[in-house]
Amino acid sequence: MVDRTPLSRRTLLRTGAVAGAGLGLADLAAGSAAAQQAWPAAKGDSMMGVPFEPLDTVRVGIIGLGNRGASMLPLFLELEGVAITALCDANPDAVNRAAKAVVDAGRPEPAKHGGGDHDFEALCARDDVDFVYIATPWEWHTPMAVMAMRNGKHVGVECPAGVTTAELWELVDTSEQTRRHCIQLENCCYGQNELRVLRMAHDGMFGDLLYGAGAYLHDLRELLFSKTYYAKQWRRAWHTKVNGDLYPTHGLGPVAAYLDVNRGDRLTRITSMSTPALGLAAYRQEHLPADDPAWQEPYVKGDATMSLIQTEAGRVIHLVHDVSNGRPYSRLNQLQGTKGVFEDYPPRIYLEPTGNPHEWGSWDDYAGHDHWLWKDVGPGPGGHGGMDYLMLYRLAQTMRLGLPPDIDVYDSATWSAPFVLSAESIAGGSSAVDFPDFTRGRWDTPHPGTDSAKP
Ligand SMILES: NC(=O)c1ccc[n+]([C@@H]2O[C@H](COP(=O)([O-])OP(=O)(O)OC[C@H]3O[C@@H](n4cnc5c(N)ncnc54)[C@H](O)[C@@H]3O)[C@@H](O)[C@H]2O)c1
Repeated sequence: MVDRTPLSRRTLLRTGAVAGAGLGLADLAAGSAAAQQAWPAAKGDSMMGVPFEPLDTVRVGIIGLGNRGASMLPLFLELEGVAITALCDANPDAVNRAAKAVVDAGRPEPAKHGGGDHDFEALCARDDVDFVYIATPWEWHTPMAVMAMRNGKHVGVECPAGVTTAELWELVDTSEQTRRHCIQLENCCYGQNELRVLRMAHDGMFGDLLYGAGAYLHDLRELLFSKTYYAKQWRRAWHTKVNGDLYPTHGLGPVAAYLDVNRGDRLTRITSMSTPALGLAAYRQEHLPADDPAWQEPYVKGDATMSLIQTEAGRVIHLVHDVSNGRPYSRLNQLQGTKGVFEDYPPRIYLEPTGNPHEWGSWDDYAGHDHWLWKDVGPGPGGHGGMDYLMLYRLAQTMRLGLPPDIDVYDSATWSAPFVLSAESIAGGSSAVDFPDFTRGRWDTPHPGTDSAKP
C-alpha cells in the first residue's frame, strides 16, 4: 500500500501552509498536548495494524434481523468460507424468518436466540461464533459490541458505533483490553466512487488535500412515521432527544479515508449548527390523524445539521445530516486539493493541468483508477450498488488470511464521534468542541486502511 498522506501532510507543514488564522506549529502542538491530557489511561496495547488470527471458516452470529440485518444475511451467505452459526433478535419472528433463509440456502440451521432484549448475551457467550454483526437500534450498539468483545468475539457494528463519548472510549478500551477488533461496518467506504477518489487522492492526483465534504441527505419521513418499518419506531425517537448529526459515518468515513485520518492526520475540533426542526412536524400535520400518539412528540433535532471539522494539518471537512425534508438522496462526497476537485451526485471532476475551468470533466475517463475491489471483485450481489457485498467480502478476506482489518476501533470511534460532539457544539451556541484523540497520540502512524493492496 502506498500511503501518501503523511507525505502530503509533511509538505503542508514544511511549506508553512497550514491553514487556520495564522496557526503555527507551536499552536498545533499545544492543541495536541491539550488533547493528550484528556486521554483516559489505556487498558491494553494499541489495536492499530493488529492482524486477525487466520481462520479457514469465519463463523458469524448476527444480532438484529430487521431491515438491515435481514438484507445483509444473504450477502454473508454468498461469501466463501463464511458460516452463519447463530441469530438473535428481540422479535422471535425475525429470527425464525432469518433461520429459514439460511436453511433455504442449503446451510445448517443456525442457533436461534430471541424474544428478549438481553438474549444477545447468550449469542455472545457461544463458542461457535468468531464474529458478531450488530444491526440493532443505535442505543444498543455499544452494549452489544462490548459484550461480544468481552466474550472473545471480533465485532462489526452498524452506524454509528456509539452515541456518547463515554461509549466510544469504552469501545476503544474494550478492544485494546480484549485484543478483539471493533469495526464500524461503514459500507459507503466501499462505494465505487469513494474508492476511486481514495486511490486517486493517495496517488497525488488532487495535489495536497485541503477540504472534503460528506453527508447523509435522505428523505426518511415516510419510513420514520411508518408503524411497521423500524421496530417500535426507534429511529424517530432519536429526533425527540438529540439535536445533532445523528448519522455521521456515511459522510465522514470516506472523507476521513481520503485525508488519512488516524493514519497521518487527525480530527481536532468540530463546530455545528442546526436549522429549525420543521420537517417531521409538517409531515405529521399532513399525514397523521389527530389522535396518533406521535402528536405528543417534541422534535428537537433541527432538520439539517451542518458541521465543520478541522484536522491537525489544518484541513476542513464539511458534514451535513438531513432526513426530514424532501430532496434526492446525496452523501455530497467531495474532495478539493491544490490540483483539482471531485464532486459527487452526480460524479464530476476537474484536474489540472488538463481540465477546462469552465466545464466539469467526465468521471468515466478515470475508471482505470478503480480500487482493486471494484476491478477484480465488484460489484457483487445485493443493495447499495454493490458496496455492501464488497465490504463483507473484504472483511471475510482479512479474517481468513489473517490480515489487519481495513477499519479499526479508532476509525469506528472517530467517525461516530460527531453524533455527540455536534450536539454538544449546538447546545453550546455552536462553540468549537475538541475531538478526543482515540488513538492516544498514534494518529500519525501509517497502517492498513481501505486503500488496501490486493492480497
Ligand atoms: N449501513 C447502511 O447502509 C444501513 C442501512 C440501514 C440501516 N442501517 C443501520 O442498521 C441498524 C438497524 O437498522 P434497521 O433499519 O434494520 O432497523 P430495524 O428496526 O428494521 O431493525 C432493528 C432490529 O433490531 C431488533 N432489536 C431491537 N432491540 C434489540 C435487542 N435488544 N436485541 C436484539 N434485537 C433487537 C429489532 O427487533 C429489529 O428487528 C441501525 O443501526 C441502522 O442505522 C445501516
